[in-house]
Amino acid sequence: MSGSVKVADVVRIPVRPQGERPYDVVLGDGALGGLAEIVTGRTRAVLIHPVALRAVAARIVADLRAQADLEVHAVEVPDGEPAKRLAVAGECWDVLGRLGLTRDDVIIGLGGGTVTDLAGFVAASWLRGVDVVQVPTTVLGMVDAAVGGKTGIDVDAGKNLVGAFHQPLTVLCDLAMLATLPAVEVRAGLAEVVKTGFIADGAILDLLEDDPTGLAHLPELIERSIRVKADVVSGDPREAGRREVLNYGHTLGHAIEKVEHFSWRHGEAISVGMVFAAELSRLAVGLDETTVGRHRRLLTSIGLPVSYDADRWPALLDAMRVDKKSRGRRLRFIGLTARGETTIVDDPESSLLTAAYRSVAR
Ligand SMILES: NC(=O)c1ccc[n+]([C@@H]2O[C@H](COP(=O)([O-])OP(=O)(O)OC[C@H]3O[C@@H](n4cnc5c(N)ncnc54)[C@H](O)[C@@H]3O)[C@@H](O)[C@H]2O)c1
Ligand SMILES: O=C(O)C(=O)C[C@@H](O)[C@H](O)[C@H](O)COP(=O)(O)O
Ligand SMILES: [Zn+2]
Repeated sequence: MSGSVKVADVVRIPVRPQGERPYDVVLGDGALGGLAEIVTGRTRAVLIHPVALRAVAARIVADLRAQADLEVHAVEVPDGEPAKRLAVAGECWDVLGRLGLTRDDVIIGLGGGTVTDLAGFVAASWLRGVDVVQVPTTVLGMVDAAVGGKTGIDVDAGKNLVGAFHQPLTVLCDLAMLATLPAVEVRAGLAEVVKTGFIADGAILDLLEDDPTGLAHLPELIERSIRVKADVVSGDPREAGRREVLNYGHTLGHAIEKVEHFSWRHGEAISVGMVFAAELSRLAVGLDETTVGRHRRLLTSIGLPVSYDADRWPALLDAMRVDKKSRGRRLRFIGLTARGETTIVDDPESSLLTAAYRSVAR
């Protein structure tokens, strides 16, 4: 990156979370070129990154040291979901302690959703809150995880059960970062893009049906998805209501991740979860069969899973009880009455849940 920082060709998408500091998502080729200016004036920056991005992280550290005149330290964490463990957060806190990171220093999260969730949580908890700049490097991180301030880690009891709302200072989505992303990770990210299409922006579904690899329309798909997320989060930053729609497909999806000991990709798990949610919506709130079929067809054409083991239902049901949308003994799901029309399916009869699961079971 040294000597080759491009003049950014970017769009800025505003996030205006009610009652919290406003920020932008900067999206485009060269967006990362704005990082030095953002952190200039701080004394220390700590860059948290996964193993896979070691070389990129080293270039960013060198650039920041040269351009922004501050102490920069890198912390390498495991690739994938193992980054979101208490022990890894603890290692990050140890480093921050050794460096003496203060409230006017900054943490940078460079990586996929696992790293932006971890870095956000470390920033939210260190000194009860320091600034974090998110630099997502996966499709999923750009369209969803890095935007909106949901941060957290997994514990044995389940997915994302420990965390905090902590909005970033800014989010830099540099499309050039995606050049090295494996195809299987692009597909996993498209699951959240599909989610956004079903809950809000139908043009997304048309674009993906035109090219299920997502590649032909990737910048537009990413921008549209970010705009939906930015809008939802701006109106309900702490998930008091409407933000729950972003959890479409996640009640079963997170349960699959737990039952699989976090070995499935998040996007793959919520792909199955969305088909389940669509089937439950058909049974509970009258979603039409065509829209349910559209879920299966589109997700399959992208190369995402749409079924899961029949005999795991009791374990999944158990895991779903700790979902954050649950209230007391009531399970709550995000449902659809039509494409783009969301509703809450509150405490559905167990016969409906079983029937919906039967239609995704293999
Ligand atoms: N906070 C939120 O609002 C939110 C939203 C959606 C998902 N999430 C979380 O995001 C996580 C999933 O994120 P993900 O799908 O990005 O997975 P990930 O972070 O595990 O990244 C996928 C893999 O790609 C590697 N990688 C990342 N960028 C790369 C690049 N540019 N080139 C090559 N390899 C690269 C990573 O090291 C990892 O091995 C889950 O933990 C999920 O719960 C959070
Ligand atoms: O931003 C949100 O709100 C979401 O629910 C986005 C989801 O895609 C994401 O996976 C999120 O981490 C799930 O949050 P959780 O509260 O169900 O743990
Ligand atoms: Zn998700």
